[in-house]
Amino acid sequence: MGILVAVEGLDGAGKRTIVGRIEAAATDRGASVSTLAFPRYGESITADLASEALHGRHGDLRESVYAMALLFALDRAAARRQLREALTAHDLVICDRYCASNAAYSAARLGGGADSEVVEWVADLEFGRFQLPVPDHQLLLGVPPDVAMSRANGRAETDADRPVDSYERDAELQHAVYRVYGEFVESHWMSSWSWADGDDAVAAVLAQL
Ligand SMILES: Nc1ncnc2c1ncn2[C@@H]1O[C@H](COP(=O)(O)OP(=O)(O)O)[C@@H](O)[C@H]1O
Ligand SMILES: Cc1cn([C@H]2C[C@H](O)[C@@H](COP(=O)(O)OP(=O)(O)O)O2)c(=O)[nH]c1=O
Repeated sequence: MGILVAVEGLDGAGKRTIVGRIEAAATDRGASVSTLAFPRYGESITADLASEALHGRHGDLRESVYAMALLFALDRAAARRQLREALTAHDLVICDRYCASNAAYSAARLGGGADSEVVEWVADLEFGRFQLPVPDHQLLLGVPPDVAMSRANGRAETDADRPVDSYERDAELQHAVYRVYGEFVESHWMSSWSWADGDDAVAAVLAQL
């Protein structure tokens, strides 16, 4: 059975980039690695609906914190078998965003912290009802909101497939999400966490192997 590592952070923090670096470094060490990115756009109808809502479609769907979180959670529920098979076949499975994203963004949108009711709701729903595996380790890419937002904007200019959505445009939300993530690290929400960036982030995950 492999270990499950979730990479978390703000929009534009560099999660996709660091997941690629961790995968390369772990493979170099002889580990077999599988990666998965949530939301699974293009593969999951619920993920696509969430994305479309974040880009202004589907009426007032986006206004509901719980409805948005449910869509993201249903995307992961549908990937449960794929996740379990990956954990059976590989030494390391890395998720680019996982359940902590849902908990952090939902709590932040509701103006709360790591001890919010919605955080418990997400954990009960995803780890309880949907029986998703709890990550062995979670990595917070410690890139602050201003830097992450400018990277997300830069990427949107060069990558037509990733235009900024309504969460990414919302500086107040990004600051609030960063605060909740910090509380998750402090309180070891669901499992161990490391808060790192760049080479330190790669090393933090390799240390789990
Ligand atoms: N360490 C870094 N320093 C500077 N730019 C970076 C770094 N990591 C990623 N980027 C750039 O920032 C943007 C966002 O990175 P990405 O990995 O797509 O973030 P995320 O998956 O967290 O949204 C991309 O244009 C990427 O090339
Ligand atoms: C996976 C996930 C993402 N989100 C949020 C974080 C992001 O602001 C937004 C879109 O995810 P994101 O990873 O930014 O997708 P992309 O960069 O490919 O557009 O959804 C949740 O609120 N809950 C979740 O479970």
